[in-house]
Amino acid sequence: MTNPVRLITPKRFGDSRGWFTEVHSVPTFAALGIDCIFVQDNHSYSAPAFTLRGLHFQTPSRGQDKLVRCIRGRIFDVAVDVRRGSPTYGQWVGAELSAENGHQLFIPIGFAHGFVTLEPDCEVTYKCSDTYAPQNDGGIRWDSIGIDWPMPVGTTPELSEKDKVQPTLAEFDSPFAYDGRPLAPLS
Ligand SMILES: Cc1cn([C@H]2C[C@H](O)[C@@H](COP(=O)(O)OP(=O)(O)O[C@H]3O[C@@H](C)C(=O)[C@@H](O)[C@H]3O)O2)c(=O)[nH]c1=O
Repeated sequence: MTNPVRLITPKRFGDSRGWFTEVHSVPTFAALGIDCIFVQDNHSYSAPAFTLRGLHFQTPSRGQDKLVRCIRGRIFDVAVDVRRGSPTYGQWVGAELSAENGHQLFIPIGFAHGFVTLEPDCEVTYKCSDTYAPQNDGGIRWDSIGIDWPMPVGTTPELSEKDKVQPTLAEFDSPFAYDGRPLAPLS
């Protein structure tokens, strides 16, 4: 099955200078079952710790596969299954991505994406399989899914004005259809 949610850790080749890594290559990712062409690269900087961006997606026919990594600091990155009729609808998986661990999360079309920064001054880059289409912008409220965001009890995350008023999962009418891809725990 192509394009499952997947945690990927590309090999780092270390030497006396530091290390080298391929963060994306079409044949390597194809061997992992990821088959998409990326056409846009994004880069965001979040100043305060516990900045939360999400949960976001672009609606059909402008859905985006995303390959996310953190190049400064640490984030907790999440994918939520929002495919109508999916046996795992509304379920989520998440992983810590950091500049140090080099993990990347692949998030396919049909999943909402969000992250919270775990320290100040985090930078996140991600590749997308379609370009930005503001008319297809969609979102779900970060606290309506039951995601176990790793924040100290009582923390109110830093949110955009848009993300403060996203619909809850219960209010959400998903435009995505279930496509048979299972959502498995990350390994
Ligand atoms: C996403 C995006 C935003 N923008 C602009 C619109 C706006 O003025 C400004 C900030 O946009 P946002 O508030 O939507 O940025 P942000 O909240 O960081 O949105 C991102 O969140 C993560 C979780 C994702 O998965 C992304 O796909 C994207 O939705 O940047 C672009 O020009 N191109 C883009 O591709």
